[in-house]
Amino acid sequence: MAEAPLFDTLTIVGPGLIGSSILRRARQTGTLARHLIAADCSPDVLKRVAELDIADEVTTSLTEAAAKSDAVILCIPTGAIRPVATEILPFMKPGSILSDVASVRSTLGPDISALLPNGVSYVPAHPMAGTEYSGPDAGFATLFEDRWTLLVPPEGTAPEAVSLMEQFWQQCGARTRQITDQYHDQVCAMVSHLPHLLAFTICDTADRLSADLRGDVLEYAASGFRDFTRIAASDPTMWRDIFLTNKDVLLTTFERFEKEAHLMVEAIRNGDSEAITERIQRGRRIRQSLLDNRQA
Ligand SMILES: NC(=O)c1ccc[n+]([C@@H]2O[C@H](COP(=O)([O-])OP(=O)(O)OC[C@H]3O[C@@H](n4cnc5c(N)ncnc54)[C@H](O)[C@@H]3O)[C@@H](O)[C@H]2O)c1
Ligand SMILES: O=C(O)C(=O)C[C@]1(C(=O)O)C=C[C@@H](O)C=C1
Repeated sequence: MAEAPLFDTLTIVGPGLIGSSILRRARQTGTLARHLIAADCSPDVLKRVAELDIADEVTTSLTEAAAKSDAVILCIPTGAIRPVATEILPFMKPGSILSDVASVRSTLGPDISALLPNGVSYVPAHPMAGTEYSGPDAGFATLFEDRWTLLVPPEGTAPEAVSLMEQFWQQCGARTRQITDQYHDQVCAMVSHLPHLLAFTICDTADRLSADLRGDVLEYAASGFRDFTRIAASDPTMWRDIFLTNKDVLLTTFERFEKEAHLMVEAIRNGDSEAITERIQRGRRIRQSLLDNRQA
């Protein structure tokens, strides 16, 4: 006999790239939840979710969806997590779980813990997977396959709730690990936020060149520049929120980067072949370690 799904009713608030990928996975496996609700502030998004047939029910009423659910996952921009959690938590059932996939933790853990009604657990989890695209058409069921999902439950969270969410993400195909909020934000500043800051800035620099030079740069862009444009095509609201929410850690990480960039520039200025080569070799080693770990 097939095992019962992990949850009876699951609501995804924000069925965009990440939310619709969870819904697709849930539809495909049947092991995540029996009944799938997609809730969003945009009727157009919900119309598309219904056309794609990736949820059993769609609604603009987040509170009604929350009241019926055993788990609610907020897949909305980082800046919207706190206000939406504040709105729906009073309606959630005892024994249910609130989660989110926000890219920055900052003070979300303690802030949301302070709002939890009796018997409701908060188990946020951040999948380290994505693309530059947004919206319900962008999702796909294998998005999380073999990627890390970082669980960041606040201290004192019921272990059964953490274990359920861990199983949930593993059934989405992800590798899982539990880390603290602060460490999460430090790691993500380096592996995700700084690279996006650089990609936006490289494209911005090219865009501000004189018209002729800009035209030719874009015309002749080979894979180096092209790879940066993929990242730079990401959603402005999502990235504005990430930069502002992880401001202090990102600025510290950027200062580190500035120092290293300055050392490379100095090596170039001084014709220091050895220093230049040594720095390039580090890059190759990092790429190889990602390939070895099946993360590239
Ligand atoms: N895109 C990625 O690569 C990626 C990866 C991991 C985590 N994340 C995080 O996941 C979250 C969602 O990102 P995405 O790329 O799936 O976004 P998306 O733009 O594809 O989808 C977000 C959805 O949230 C809805 N929404 C926005 N504000 C809302 C509100 N107040 N109430 C109800 N619905 C609301 C939007 O209408 C949209 O349908 C973000 O917090 C992001 O930082 C993104
Ligand atoms: O692959 C991409 O395009 C992404 O931007 C995914 C990415 C990342 O930077 O790695 C973006 C934000 C997330 O919070 C996690 C993953």
